[in-house]
Amino acid sequence: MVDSRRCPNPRVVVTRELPDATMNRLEALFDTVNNRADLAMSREQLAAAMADCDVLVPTVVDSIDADLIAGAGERLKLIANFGAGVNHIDLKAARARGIIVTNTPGVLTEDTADMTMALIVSVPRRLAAGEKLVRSGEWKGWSPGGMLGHRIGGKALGIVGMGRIGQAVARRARAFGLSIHYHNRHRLPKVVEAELQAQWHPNLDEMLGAIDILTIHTPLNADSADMIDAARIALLRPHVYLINASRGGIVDEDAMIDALEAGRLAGAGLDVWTHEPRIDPRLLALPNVVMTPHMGSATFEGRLATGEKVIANIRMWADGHRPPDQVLEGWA
Ligand SMILES: NC(=O)C1=CN([C@@H]2O[C@H](COP(=O)(O)OP(=O)(O)OC[C@H]3O[C@@H](n4cnc5c(N)ncnc54)[C@H](O)[C@@H]3O)[C@@H](O)[C@H]2O)C=CC1
Ligand SMILES: O=C(O)C(=O)CO
Repeated sequence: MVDSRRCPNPRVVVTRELPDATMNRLEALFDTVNNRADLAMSREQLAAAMADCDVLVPTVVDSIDADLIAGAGERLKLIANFGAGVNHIDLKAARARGIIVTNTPGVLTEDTADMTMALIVSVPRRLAAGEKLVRSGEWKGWSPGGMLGHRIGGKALGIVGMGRIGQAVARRARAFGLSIHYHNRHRLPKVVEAELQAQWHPNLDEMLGAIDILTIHTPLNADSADMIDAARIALLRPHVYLINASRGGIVDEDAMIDALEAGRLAGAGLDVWTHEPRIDPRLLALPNVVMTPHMGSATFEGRLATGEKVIANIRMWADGHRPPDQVLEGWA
């Protein structure tokens, strides 16, 4: 019997240059059209691609909105995202059109947690300012009062979003001597809480008043957009550092900058931005902010593993099965 859900030789459009090994495997396995350019597709190019393929492989910078999905060809049945976050894809519109969306969770967890931990250490210890001083040639040598920052050991870390990356950050932070507080949609199992020695705060506002460093790890979704707004920033004590390696839109960037400028926040470590790649120029003038260009997951190893996940999802779907990383609306 022929399984009507199978798609033996899917036409796959990849929106942007991926690692060579991933591209080569995609080409060997499927009827693949690669945009071999390291530039995001224009909206027109995306619309044209979506008009005539079975599978679209976008990256996290392609905005796949409801209009594009509505205009997609009948044959488009799978959007196999190259990346964990899916806030750039309208999941509701995809479901309405019967299009499955998959992502690549897990393979980016440790790298992103490493980068987050680097920011957690760098901001209080003024790593960027120290590096700038050395490069300037102005450094006059060690002095008892030179380049003083704040110790992170013994401080309270508040993690918002205690999923894969949040938990991986907690593990690292324990090793640095931080105590762990978290707010998450769901409480973790007791055994995981015990392993991480993490204290759950069902009330985010209450947690914000009790921590020294705040780090954000929820996906960007309807509930988390601007979750850290001016009112919540006002709940943070002025010595608090804010770290964001999840998505810019979770923090009200203007409110955060106002607080940094006014000394109501001690500093920030930012890997993600509201309007990437545009950086608000006011941030560039602030010495207590460490900024990285959305590179939390940027390792060679991670990119290859991400490619493998994309391929596994397409293969499973093409064989008529539910792909392992199907994103369910309401979960992301
Ligand atoms: N900077 C970078 O390069 C990278 C950033 N990311 C970002 O990190 C995000 C998290 O990734 P994972 O940890 O793998 O996801 P995950 O799905 O394992 O964990 C997310 C957690 O957030 C919780 N959550 C969701 N919405 C919430 C809300 N409104 N309030 C409270 N908790 C909420 C969920 O219950 C879950 O426990 C991704 O969605 C992506 O946006 C991911 C990879 C790399
Ligand atoms: O995968 C993601 O969500 C990213 O932000 C880039 O790796």
